[in-house]
Amino acid sequence: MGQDGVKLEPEVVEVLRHVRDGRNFLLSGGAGSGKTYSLAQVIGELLRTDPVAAIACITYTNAAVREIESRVSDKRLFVSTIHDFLWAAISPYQAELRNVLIELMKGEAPKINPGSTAVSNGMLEGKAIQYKEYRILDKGFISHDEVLVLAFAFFEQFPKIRNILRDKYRYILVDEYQDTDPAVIKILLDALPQSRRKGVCGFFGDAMQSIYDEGVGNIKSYIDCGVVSEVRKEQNRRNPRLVYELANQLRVDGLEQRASDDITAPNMNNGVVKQGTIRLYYSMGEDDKVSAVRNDLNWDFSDILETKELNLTHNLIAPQAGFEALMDIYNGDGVLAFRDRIVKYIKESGDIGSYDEQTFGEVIAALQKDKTGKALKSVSPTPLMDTFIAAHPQLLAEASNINFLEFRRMFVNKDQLVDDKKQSEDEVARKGSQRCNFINHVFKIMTVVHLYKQRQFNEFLKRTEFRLKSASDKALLKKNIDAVIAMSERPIIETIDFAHENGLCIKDDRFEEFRIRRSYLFNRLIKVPCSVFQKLFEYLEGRTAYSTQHKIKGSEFERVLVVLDAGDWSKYNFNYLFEGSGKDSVRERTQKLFYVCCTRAKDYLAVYFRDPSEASLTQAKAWFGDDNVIKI
Ligand SMILES: Nc1ncnc2c1ncn2[C@@H]1O[C@H](COP(=O)(O)OP(=O)(O)OP(=O)(O)O)[C@@H](O)[C@H]1O
Repeated sequence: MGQDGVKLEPEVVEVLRHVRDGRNFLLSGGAGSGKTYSLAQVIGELLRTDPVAAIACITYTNAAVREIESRVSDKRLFVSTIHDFLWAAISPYQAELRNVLIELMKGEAPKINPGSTAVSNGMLEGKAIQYKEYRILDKGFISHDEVLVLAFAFFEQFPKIRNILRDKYRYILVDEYQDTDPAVIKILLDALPQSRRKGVCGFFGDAMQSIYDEGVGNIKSYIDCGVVSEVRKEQNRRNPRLVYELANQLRVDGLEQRASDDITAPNMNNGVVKQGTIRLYYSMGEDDKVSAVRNDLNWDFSDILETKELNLTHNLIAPQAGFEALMDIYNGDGVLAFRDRIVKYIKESGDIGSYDEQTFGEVIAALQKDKTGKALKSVSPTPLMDTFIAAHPQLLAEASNINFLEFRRMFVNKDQLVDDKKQSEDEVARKGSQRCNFINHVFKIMTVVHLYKQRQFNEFLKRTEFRLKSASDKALLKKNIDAVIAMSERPIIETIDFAHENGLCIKDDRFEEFRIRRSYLFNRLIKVPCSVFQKLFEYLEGRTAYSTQHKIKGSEFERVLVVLDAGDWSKYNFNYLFEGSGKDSVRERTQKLFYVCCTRAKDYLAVYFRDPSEASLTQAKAWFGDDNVIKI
C-alpha cells in the first residue's frame, strides 16, 4: 500500500525494489499501459519513503507534465526538459565551460563545428557562456545541440560535477527515454555511475514509440549487461479491444498487450473491456476526400478536447486550418530559396564577407556576369524557383534592393510560424519557443481581443496597454475592439496600426527590430489578411481539432482520425508500412509513428488512406477487418 492508502501497481512495487537495491531501472510497456501513471506513483513513493532526497524528472510531453503536476507537488521534485536540466548542472562553472567549449571546437573533426568562427584560446575571454535559442559561438552563445555536447564532455572530464549532481538529486527519472539523445543516456549510465555517491536513474517509455531520429531508440545494451533492470507493463488501460489488437499487430518486438485486470481502468465498462470502433477509409486517385470522411464519421469536430485529426506535418494542416497563406511565406518562398542557393555557391567558391556592402541584386549581377551554360545555371534560380519568381516578380525586385548581408542573415523557417503548438487551450506555453516576433506581436493583439470577448477582464487588463480611467473609456474600449473585429478581412498591418494608435497593443522594440532587420519578410506578412492570422492563432492555441502526428504523443482522445498522406516524403511512406516493403528505415519510422497515432484513441479510431496500392488494401483488410475498410 502506498501514499494515501492507494494500492501500488505490482510493476511499481518491483521498480521500488530495484531502487531500494540501488539499481537503475527501465519501466517499459506498450501505449496506454499506464507508464505515465506509474511514473507519478513512483515519484510519490520516493518522496514519501525517502524524506530528504530530491528527484529530477525529465520529460518532454505536456501530457506528462500535467499528469505529474496534478498528482504530486513537492519542493523536492524538479520537473524539467533535458536541456534545462543539463544546463542548470553545468552553467555555474563558467571558466571550465569556456575551456571545454574551445577544446570541442578544435581539431580535424570538432565535436562542435565552429563553421566560419575563428577558434583561439583567448576567444571567449571575459565572456559569459549563455544558452540561447540560436548560437553565435564567438560571443559565447550556444544553443540546444551544443548544450548536450558540452554537458557530455563535462561529465566525462570532471568527477566533481558527477558528485555534485548525485548529491543534488538522489533520483533522476527520464520519461519517454526512447526519444532521449544518446549523449544523455551516456551521461546518466556511463559517467554518473563513476561517482561513489548513491543514486539511481530510472527510465520510462516504449521503444516502439521512438519517433525522433535523434533519440536513442532503446537501451537494450545496458539491460543486457545488467546496468539497467527492466520491468514490463503488459496490460492496456486506455484503448478499446479493437484498437490494442490492431496495435499489437503493428509492434515489431512481439509485445502483446491485453486488457487490464483493473475493472476501474478507463477502457473498462461493467468489468469488461470496451470493444471500440476502428475503420479505414480509402479513396482512389489523387483527389483528397478527407471532408467526405469527416462527413461519414459524423463526429463533433468542435469537441476539440476529445476529437483530433492527425496529419503528418503542419504544412498539410495549413490549408485545412486556413493559414496556408502564412505557411507559403515561411516555407515556400522561391526568392529566399534562390538566396540560399546563391549563399551556398559563394560559400563554396569564395569569401562571403566580400559581398557584404552590396545589394542582393548586385551580388546576382556580379556572379552571373560573363557566365554562360552550366556555369550560369549554377547561379540562377532552379525551375521551381523560377516558377515562383514568375508568379511574384515584385518579390525578387524588392529583394534585389536589400543589402546582401542583412538579407542573408534573415533566417526564415516554419518553426518561426508554428513552434510551440498547444494541444488544448489550458496547456501552458513552453518557454524558448522559436516563434518570431511579428507573429508574437499579432498574437498579443489576438489574445487581448479574445480575453475581452471571453469577458476575462482582469487578465485582459494585464495584457493590454489600454487604460480604463473613466466610464467613457469603457465605451471607447468596446468601440475599439469592435473595430478590430471588423477589420478581419483587411491586411494585418491595419489591425497592428490601429491597435497601436488606440493603446490596445503598443509596437514594442522587438516588433520594430523585426520591421527593420527583416524587411523582406515584414513586407510580405503585413499584406496577409487578419483572418488568416486568426486561423493560425486558433490552431496554435489548441482551439482546433488538428494536430501533427508527432505532437500527439502521450495524449489520449475519444475520437482520433489519422490522415495518411500519399505525398512523396523521403522519411515516411504509408504504402511501405502496409505492404511491408521499401527501405527498412523508412518503413520502421512510419510504423512507429502510425502506432503512436492509432493508440491515442479511447473509443473511435478512423484512418484515411488516399490512393493506397492494391497490396496496401489487402493488408488494411487483414489489420482492420474486411467490413471496416470503406471506400469513400
Ligand atoms: N493504475 C491506474 N489506475 C487507474 N487508471 C490508470 C492507471 N494507470 C493508468 N491509468 C489510466 O490509463 C490511461 C493510460 O495511461 P498512461 O497515459 O499513463 O499510459 P502510457 O503508458 O503513458 O501511454 P503512452 O505510452 O501511450 O503515452 C490514462 O487514462 C491513465 O489515467
